[in-house]
Amino acid sequence: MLVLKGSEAAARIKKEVQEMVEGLGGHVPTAAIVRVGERPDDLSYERNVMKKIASFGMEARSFAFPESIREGEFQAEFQKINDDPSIDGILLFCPLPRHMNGRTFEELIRPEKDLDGISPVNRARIFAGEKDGFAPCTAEAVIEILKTYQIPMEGKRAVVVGRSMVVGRPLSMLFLKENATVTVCHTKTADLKAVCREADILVAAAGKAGMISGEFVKPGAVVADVGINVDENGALKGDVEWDGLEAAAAAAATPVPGGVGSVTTAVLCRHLAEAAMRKYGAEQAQN
Ligand SMILES: NC(=O)C1=CN([C@@H]2O[C@H](COP(=O)(O)OP(=O)(O)OC[C@H]3O[C@@H](n4cnc5c(N)ncnc54)[C@H](OP(=O)(O)O)[C@@H]3O)[C@@H](O)[C@H]2O)C=CC1
Ligand SMILES: Nc1nc(=O)c2c([nH]1)NC[C@@H]1CN(c3ccc(C(=O)N[C@@H](CCC(=O)O)C(=O)O)cc3)C=[N+]21
Repeated sequence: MLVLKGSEAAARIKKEVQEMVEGLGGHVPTAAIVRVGERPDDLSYERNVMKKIASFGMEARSFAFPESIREGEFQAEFQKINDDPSIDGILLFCPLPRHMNGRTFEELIRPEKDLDGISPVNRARIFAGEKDGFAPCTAEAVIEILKTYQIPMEGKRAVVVGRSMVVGRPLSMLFLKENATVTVCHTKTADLKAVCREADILVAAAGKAGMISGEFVKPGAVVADVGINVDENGALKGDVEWDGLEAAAAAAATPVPGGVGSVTTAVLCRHLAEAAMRKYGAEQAQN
């Protein structure tokens, strides 16, 4: 079984990003990483993001706010970042604390700075299959890994387990854009195993460790594991039961860690470079 390593896709994206940055006439793309509270998940994701942006030769500025901050005060601070011309892109950690209305900030963030595709404008562009919208990085990372290994998607059955706004829904639209035939599963799907076994490409994005065992996989299928679960010993586990894949004669699969996650942060970097290019690249072209 072929292991679809995130590092290959990330390396290809890194080259693309460096070429884009070279065309910016010396401007260093700068991202604002905005976090409210100290959720451990967010802290580890933030570390991965900051490291990756720096390794791609760009700049990341962390804006951390206490969980207790009033919504109005945070909104004023967020607007400053949103309007700051030195900030090319923003990653806002969602969901925000319960006392805040997430939709307010989805509608506030400038679409051209919205690196993780949370704004309704970007969601509409992804829904319409337009290329200038920013999709949530994880959804795009799945497609990038499949493209890196030339996994055919056109005319293939893609089954996505999960329908969240961060992964399942946008990913279904991205598969559609690749002319795959898409099925989206969730907790109300009848006979989930049978539906998953129809997949040529099976994506696990349910957030349930080891939920997708070998019986969910048709021989020759390709499996992309988006899940990030921490087991009792603190080790990272995907949604896929890795050991069962060989017996199921899966053709290829992405590991956790070292698969989708490592490409998610690379895609975020590409969005940052694209945002900067749209702003400065255009100016460069005019000069
Ligand atoms: N690698 C990366 O970059 C990222 C990884 N992740 C990981 O991906 C996973 C999914 O994240 P996210 O989309 O935010 O999760 P959510 O919890 O928001 O969504 C989970 C989805 O899976 C569905 N689901 C859950 N259990 C089952 C089940 N037993 N059978 C069928 N469907 C099920 C839910 O269905 P329903 O809608 O009916 O409730 C829901 O649509 C998590 O492990 C998360 O850590 C997330 C973001 C980025
Ligand atoms: N709107 C939104 N967008 C997200 O993209 C999002 C989110 N919410 N909520 C939290 C999850 C988590 N997430 C990760 C991304 C990359 C790694 C990552 O780099 N993982 C590497 C390294 C793992 C390690 O060893 O630390 C790997 O899997 O190989 C981890 C976690 C994005 N998330």
